Amino acid sequence: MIHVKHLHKSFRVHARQAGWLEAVRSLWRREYRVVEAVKDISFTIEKGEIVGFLGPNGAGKTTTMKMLAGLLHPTSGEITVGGFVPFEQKAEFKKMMSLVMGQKSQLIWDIPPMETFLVNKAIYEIDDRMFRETLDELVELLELAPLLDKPTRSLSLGQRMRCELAAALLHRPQVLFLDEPTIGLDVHTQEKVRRFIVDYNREHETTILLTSHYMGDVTALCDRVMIINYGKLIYDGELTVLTEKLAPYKRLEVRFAKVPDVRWEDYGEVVEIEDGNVALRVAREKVAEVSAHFLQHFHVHDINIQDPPMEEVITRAFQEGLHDS
Ligand SMILES: Nc1ncnc2c1ncn2[C@@H]1O[C@H](COP(=O)(O)OP(=O)(O)OP(=O)(O)O)[C@@H](O)[C@H]1O
Repeated sequence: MIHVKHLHKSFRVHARQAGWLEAVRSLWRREYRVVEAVKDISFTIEKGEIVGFLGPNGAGKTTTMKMLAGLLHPTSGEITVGGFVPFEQKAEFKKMMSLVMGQKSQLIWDIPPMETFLVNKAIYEIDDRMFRETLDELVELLELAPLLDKPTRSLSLGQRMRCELAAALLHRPQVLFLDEPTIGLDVHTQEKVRRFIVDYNREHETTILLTSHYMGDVTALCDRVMIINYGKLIYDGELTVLTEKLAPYKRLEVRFAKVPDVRWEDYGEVVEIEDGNVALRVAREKVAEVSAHFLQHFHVHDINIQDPPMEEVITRAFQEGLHDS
């Protein structure tokens, strides 16, 4: 559905020197420098996939999304989305995709969301029946009924975000670009939006590319992630494989009736020993054996095995790089 080959994007930015003399001089002698926001990125996304697009601030995620959505012209490289070249901005292309940016609103501020929905109906030439059906579905899934006729400016961030999603989906796009769709939302609303995205994807086989700084979004929504750093793609693959690769251990927490007097280092790296609890970092392939040993030889009240937190894994990917992947 989405094909990207050797994509590059550079921005020419005005290089301003410090000091008033330099500021005056720059009025007639401007100097520029080039920022390479995206450097030689290639990937393919199949119909119906939900892919997480991760990277630290300024890595190039939004720039890539904007090129995919046709808002920015690539410096070089090829993009096709559903067979269209995005920056040609064909009407059929606009009808098959949607871009939702958590930081920017497409709802009209002074009127209720319902009015924006009607504007979109006209722009996308949605016929009455499809509009009604889609709206009913979205109102139910996103619990919008009480919000439709309130002025947008009076809505909370979470309420507005749910309406943004509805506005973006009314024309039933096959491809959805979600840039930080849960930014600033409380945990409960984040959960609601995530559930909605999963259900919607399942129901309609929508292809979704999503950026988020919340690992909860990524683990709940994406089997596959692409990681970008300094404009380069450093990982493209399954989230679980990334975890195994960068964190080849699990956290084993055991609550003993009485902490046994043993050399914990023989089992794994000690994270903490407190009261009756022992937390160890144990190599993945040894976790089953170590747990069985504890259960067999000591009086264990409780045992808990966890993957390392996703934040830790992703931070490692940014820091250490993944150049051999
Ligand atoms: N219009 C522009 N003009 C000049 N430089 C730009 C422009 N847009 C982005 N950049 C630069 O390109 C680089 C990538 O920015 P981009 O917004 O794509 O990053 P990002 O990964 O989306 O970051 P964040 O997580 O902070 O949103 C940054 O160095 C940014 O300053």
